Amino acid sequence: MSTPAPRSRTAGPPVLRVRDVTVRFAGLTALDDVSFTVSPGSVHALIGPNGAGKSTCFNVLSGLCRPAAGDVTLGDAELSRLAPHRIAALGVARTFQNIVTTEGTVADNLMLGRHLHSRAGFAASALRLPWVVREQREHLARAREIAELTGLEAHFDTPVALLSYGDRKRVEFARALCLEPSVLLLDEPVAGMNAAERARTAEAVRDVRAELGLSVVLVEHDMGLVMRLADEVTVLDFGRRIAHGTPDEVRGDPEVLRAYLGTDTAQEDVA
Ligand SMILES: Nc1ncnc2c1ncn2[C@@H]1O[C@H](COP(=O)(O)OP(=O)(O)OP(=O)(O)O)[C@@H](O)[C@H]1O
Repeated sequence: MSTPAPRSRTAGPPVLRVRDVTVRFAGLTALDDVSFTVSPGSVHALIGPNGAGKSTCFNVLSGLCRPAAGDVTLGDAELSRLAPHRIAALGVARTFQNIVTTEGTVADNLMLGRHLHSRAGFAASALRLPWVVREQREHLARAREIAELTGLEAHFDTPVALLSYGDRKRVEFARALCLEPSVLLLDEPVAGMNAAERARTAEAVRDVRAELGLSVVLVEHDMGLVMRLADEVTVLDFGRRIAHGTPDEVRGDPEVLRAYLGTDTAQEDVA
């Protein structure tokens, strides 16, 4: 009846493979034969101009969108035909561009993230059976650890509505971590943040990766952050993969520079 232990740091997350994925919306091909591999424990950034297909790709990875062709696998598990809750149960958690958290305290929200690991049903919870009480205590302790890891410990009992924008976005991040994912999909984690909030979030992503050893797939328009955090970068443009490599390789790629500003003078935009 005990809370599942966090994944062993030595076990490492499984490889996430996206193979030849195509998504069409009526006449528009949003993703065109896209492939990339997220190495275990790496930060893999997915970048590209507006409309490149990044969100569509995240929607495929999290089960909100079914590809017309291709597949996504996590280790031996095929994800691309599964419902979102099954994908989450296999260890893929995601945050969204927009804040969805507005009610309850930080602790309440992180406890919501623990529900996948909870064995207690409604009746057992209502009866407050001893093992349920113990389980709840363990979940709360784990939620507190995750709050510490993401810099939210001082706000653990604070209503989310009273937090700054940056802290609320970090609650989304922490709640996703409460699922104990092996792969975390971060959709524009610093969008709308000021410089100090961006720096804190970047630090939190680094700490989480180092401490939990999970893989991170990052969609972000802040190129400075992408270049500092990512181990590998896949670049999309009009649904096609136009480049892939380390931040340094991608930064100097003429196709990438053209995609961003339409000229080779876009160096500082991608730098
Ligand atoms: N549900 C949908 N129905 C029709 N077209 C869609 C749908 N979702 C996305 N698209 C189109 O697919 C293309 C890729 O969109 P997507 O949102 O994946 O791009 P993006 O790279 O995430 O862009 P942004 O950086 O602006 O968020 C765009 O042309 C978009 O208009």
